[in-house]
Amino acid sequence: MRDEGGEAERDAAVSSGAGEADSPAIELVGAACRYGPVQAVRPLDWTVRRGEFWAVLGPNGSGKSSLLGLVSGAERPSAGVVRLGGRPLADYGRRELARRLAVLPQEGLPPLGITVRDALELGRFPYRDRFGRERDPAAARELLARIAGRLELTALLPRRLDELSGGQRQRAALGQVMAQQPEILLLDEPTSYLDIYYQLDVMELVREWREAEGLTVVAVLHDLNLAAQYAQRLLLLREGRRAAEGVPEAVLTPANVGGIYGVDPPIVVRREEIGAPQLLFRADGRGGSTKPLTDE
Ligand SMILES: Nc1ncnc2c1ncn2[C@@H]1O[C@H](COP(=O)(O)OP(=O)(O)OP(=O)(O)O)[C@@H](O)[C@H]1O
Repeated sequence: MRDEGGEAERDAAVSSGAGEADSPAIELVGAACRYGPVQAVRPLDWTVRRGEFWAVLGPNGSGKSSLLGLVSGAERPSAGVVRLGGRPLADYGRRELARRLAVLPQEGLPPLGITVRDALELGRFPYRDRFGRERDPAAARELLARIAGRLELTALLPRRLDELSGGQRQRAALGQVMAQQPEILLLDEPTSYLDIYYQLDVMELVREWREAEGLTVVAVLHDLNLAAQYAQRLLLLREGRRAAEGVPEAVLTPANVGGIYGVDPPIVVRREEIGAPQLLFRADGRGGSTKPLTDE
């Protein structure tokens, strides 16, 4: 993997940076995302502290993926600034950014003709030198074996990705991002192609990983009940703006959900064994054509 000019020096400058440990994992200050005339994310202030698990919610087209793109660096802010660990995202080199942040895509890994073992090893690229060598090869081998064991991928290591099911490829994708050892994990609708078993599986594995290693997680989710179950804090978007933010109980109210999604206000139930509010929607509860909430 090609080393980027000057990156080692920039890395050294970062690791000696004062106050980094106190700064939020992610910070948006007036950050916006525009595609030509389309204002996908309007200037937004948003702070994610280290170790938090956030879900980003909102109707189709409300700006969730664009917001994730701002945080991952895939989209350059059209206004404002995005900081990771107190430093502007724009200052990060590619490999340095990959050590800080990883993205688990919606569809998992593409069905390529490489093995699961190769896919996990690709996750190590930010730690390899320009000749593809690890600083501590034995430790890296041990890490990959541990990840494969934890994700029940050991038997699949010699199998090619194009021979796996969608759920298995999503697991391999999770293995690859774990091999990357990021501090921040971004998930873009990670469960949308998965049956309920694998949906819970992916969310549980991410939760365990967060609890074990203090990972910061931001997940774009369509499933409001899954979000309430797994995320500590929710950001609800509407037309590129924050409509609500806070703990699930405060955000997923019948009025918020009914108004923002244009459905009849759902029934909110709370069962002790779930430990989070869950929403029940009425059949044909589309609530007419009006969306009663105003933007501000
Ligand atoms: N590459 C692009 N070029 C132009 N417009 C875009 C682009 N990507 C997104 N948009 C527009 O920006 C707005 C926000 O899109 P975005 O994909 O961020 O929303 P979303 O909430 O993730 O939607 P969904 O739930 O449907 O995935 C939409 O109006 C969309 O059409």
